[in-house]
Amino acid sequence: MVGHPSRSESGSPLSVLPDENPELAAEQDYVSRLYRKLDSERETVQRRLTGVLAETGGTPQARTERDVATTTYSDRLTQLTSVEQGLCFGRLDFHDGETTYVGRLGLFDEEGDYEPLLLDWRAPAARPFYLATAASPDGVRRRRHIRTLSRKVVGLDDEILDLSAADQGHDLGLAGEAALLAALERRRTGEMSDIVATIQGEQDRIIRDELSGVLVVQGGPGTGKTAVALHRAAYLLYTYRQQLATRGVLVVGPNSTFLRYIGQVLPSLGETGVLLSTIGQLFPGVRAKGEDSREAAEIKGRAVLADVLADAVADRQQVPEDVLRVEFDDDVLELDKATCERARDKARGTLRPHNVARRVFVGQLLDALAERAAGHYEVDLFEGVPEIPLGEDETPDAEVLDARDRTEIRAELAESKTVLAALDSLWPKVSPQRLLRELFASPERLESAVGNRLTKAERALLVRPAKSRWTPADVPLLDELAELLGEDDTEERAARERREREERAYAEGVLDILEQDEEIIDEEILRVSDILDSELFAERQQRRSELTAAERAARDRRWTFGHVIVDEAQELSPMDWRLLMRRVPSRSMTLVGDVAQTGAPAGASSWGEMLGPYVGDRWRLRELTVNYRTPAEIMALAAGALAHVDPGLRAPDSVRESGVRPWQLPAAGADLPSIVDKELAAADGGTIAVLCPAARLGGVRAALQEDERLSLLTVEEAKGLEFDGVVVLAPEEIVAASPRGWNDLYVALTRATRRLGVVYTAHELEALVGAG
Ligand SMILES: Nc1ncnc2c1ncn2[C@@H]1O[C@H](COP(=O)(O)OP(=O)(O)OP(=O)(O)O)[C@@H](O)[C@H]1O
Repeated sequence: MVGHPSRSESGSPLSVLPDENPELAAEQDYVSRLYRKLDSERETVQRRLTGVLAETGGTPQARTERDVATTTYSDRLTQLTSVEQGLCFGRLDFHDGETTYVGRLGLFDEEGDYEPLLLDWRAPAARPFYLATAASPDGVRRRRHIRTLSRKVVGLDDEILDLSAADQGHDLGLAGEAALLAALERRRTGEMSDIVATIQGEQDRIIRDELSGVLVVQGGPGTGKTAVALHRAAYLLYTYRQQLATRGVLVVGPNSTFLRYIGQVLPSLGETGVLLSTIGQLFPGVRAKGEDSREAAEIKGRAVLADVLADAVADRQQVPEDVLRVEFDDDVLELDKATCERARDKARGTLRPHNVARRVFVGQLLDALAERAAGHYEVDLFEGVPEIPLGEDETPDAEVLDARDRTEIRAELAESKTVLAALDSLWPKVSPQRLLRELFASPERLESAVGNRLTKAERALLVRPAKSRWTPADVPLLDELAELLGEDDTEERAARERREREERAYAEGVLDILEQDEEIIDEEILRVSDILDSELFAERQQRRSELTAAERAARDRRWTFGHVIVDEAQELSPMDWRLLMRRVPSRSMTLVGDVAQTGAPAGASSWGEMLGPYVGDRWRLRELTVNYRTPAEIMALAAGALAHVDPGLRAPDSVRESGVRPWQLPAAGADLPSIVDKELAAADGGTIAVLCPAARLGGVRAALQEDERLSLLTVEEAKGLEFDGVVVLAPEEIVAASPRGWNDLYVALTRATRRLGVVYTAHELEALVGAG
C-alpha cells in the first residue's frame, strides 16, 4: 500500500506553466501537433462522408459500397470526436533512443513515412506502457504520464525504470503510481471514467486475454473488474474487429442504474457498437418493470423451472377424455381418444417446438376428420339407393369419392372455424407471454406443471393475477418458453417470399414501361435501369433499415453475439445463465464478479458450480488482487463482514490510505439530515450515498432533501457503484434481511472511495461482527 507517490518524479505540477518548464513546453508542442493531426483527419473524414452522402444512383454494387463507406466514415468520425479528452496520455523512452507516444487511438504521419505519431493503447507495441517494471523494463528507460486538460498539457509524471531507483518497499507492483493515485483521488461524478492511462499490469493481462473460451475474472470490491471488463470490450473490438463487428458485443450489468453509471466508458474509448443490457431487457417486446419478492425471484431462478416450463407446454397438448366431437357441415364428426393420442405422439416425436409441431398434430387430425367426413358422404350418397349386385371387377369396399374429393373435403375442414376451434382446444398456438401469464394465474395449471419439484408453499409464491407486470425474473422464463414453443412462421415466410417475388416482378414491370418511353430513353439522360434495377427498387420498397449490430441485436431475441461480457456475474441465476448461453453459442465470454458479494438469492457461491452445467470445466480463471477504490481504513472494517461470508476469503489489498477513520453512531439520537449535510460538505463537491435496508428506504427518502450529489439506495441498487462518502444505515438489519445478509453488508461497506459512516441500531460494527 502507498500513502504518497514514491518512485515517481512528479516534477511538473499543475501550477507550472509550459513556458517556465521546457519539458512541459516540449510535450505541449508534440501534443498540439497531435491535435492538429486529429483536426485534419476529422475534416478529411467529414468531407468524404459528405461526398458519399451526396452521391446517388449507380449499380447495386456501387450502392453497397456507398453504404459501407458511409458506415465506415461515420464510425471513424464518432471515434475521432470521442477521443478529444486525453487524446495522448503517455510516452515511452527506450534505451535504444526510440520514443513512442501512447493515446486513445492511432495517428500516423501520412506525409512522412507513415510513421506512428500516436500509438493506440490497444496496439501490441503499447503494452510496455502498462507492463514494464523496473525489474522487467522491456527496453523501457522512462515511462511518462502526460496529464492534459482540454488540449493543454498540465502535468508530467515520470518513472525511471531502473532497479537502483526503484522503491524497495513498494509491494503492489503499481505502474505509473503518481498518475494512478491522482486518478484514484479525483472526486466521483456519478459516472464511471475510463482508466486507459493507468491500467495496471494484472488488469492489462486480463484485458488482452484471448477472445475465445470462457474467461472468469474473480476480484474483490474495487479491484477494477468493471473497468477491466469494459476496456476488454474495447480491446477485443479493436483486435478482432472483423470477427466482432457484425455480431457485436453484449455487456450485461445488474440493473439500469449501473448501466447508466458505466454508459460513458466505452464511448470515451471510441467504441459505440456495444449493447449494454440487463438480463431483464433481453426479451424484445417485454419491459420488466414489476418486482418479485426475494423468495419468488429465487424460485424463478432455479434450474428446475426449465422442467416446469417444459411440462407446462406439454400440458397444452391435450387429448379428449373420450371422444372429440366436431361440428362440420350440419354434421358431427367424431375422433376417438386413441386417434388423437397417435396424432399427439407423432407431433411430439418430431421434437420440434410446440407451435411448429402443432402443424403435424393438426395435419394428422384433419386427415382423420376428412376420412370420417368422406365416410359420411358416402353413406349419404347411397341412402335410399337400392342395392345393386356388384360387377366382376368391383369390390364391396370401392370408394365412391376420389382423391380429389377427399382433398377438397380436407381443405374445407381446414378452413372451418369450428373445426379449428376444436383442434385448438387440444393443441393451441400459444405465445410465451400468454402461457406464462396463464400459468402463474392458475394454481391448477401450476400444480400440474410443477409436480413435486417445489413445495406447496413455494408453488404458492408463484401465483399472481393475470394482469401483473413482468418482472426481471420472468424474462429468462419467457425466453425458455420461446425456445420450447417456437414460432410457426411457415406461412409468414411463404408470404414474405411471395411478396418479394411480386415486388420484384412489379419493379421489373415498372422498368420495362419506363424504358419503352421514348422520352426517357433519351441518349442525353441516364437510362432508368442505370439508376434503379428491379432488386434495388424492391429493396427500397422494403425500406431496409440501416441499424448497427447492437441495435439489431437489441430487437432480435434470436441474435447471437460475437462475445458476451457479464459484470457482477455472481448474481445470475441458473435460468439467467440458460438465457445468456443461448445468446452466445460460441461461448466466447468474459465473466467478472466476486462470489463474496453475491446478494441475489439465486446467485452463485462458486464459479465451478455456476458454470459447470454449461461449459463443464472449460473455463479459465484470472484474479485481481488490488483494491483501487476503498481506502485501507475502510477495508479493515469490511474484512469483518467478509469473514462471515467465508472465513477462507481474503479482502483485496487497498492501494492507499485516506487518513480518515470510518465513524460510527447509534441510531438513537442520530439526526440523518444533519449527518448527510456534514458528509456532503466533507465530500467537497463529490458524491454521497445513504445505503439502507429496503424496508427503511421510504422513511429515509421522506427524511432527506433531494440533492443531485446524494443517492439513497438499497444495497442491491448500489451494487457495482461507488461514492466519495457512504453512510450505511442499520447494518444489523441488512445482515438479518436475507440469507446473504453478510454479503450485502460487505458490498455496502466497500462502496466508499474516501469516507464511511455507520449508523447502527444496537451494536458497533466490531461487536456485530463478533456477535454474528
Ligand atoms: N488501473 C486503474 N487506474 C485508475 N483507476 C482505477 C484502476 N483500476 C480501477 N480503478 C478505479 O477503481 C474503482 C473501482 O473499479 P471498479 O468499479 O471497476 O471495481 P470492481 O472490481 O468492479 O468493484 P465492485 O466489485 O466493488 O463493484 C473505479 O473508480 C475505477 O475507475
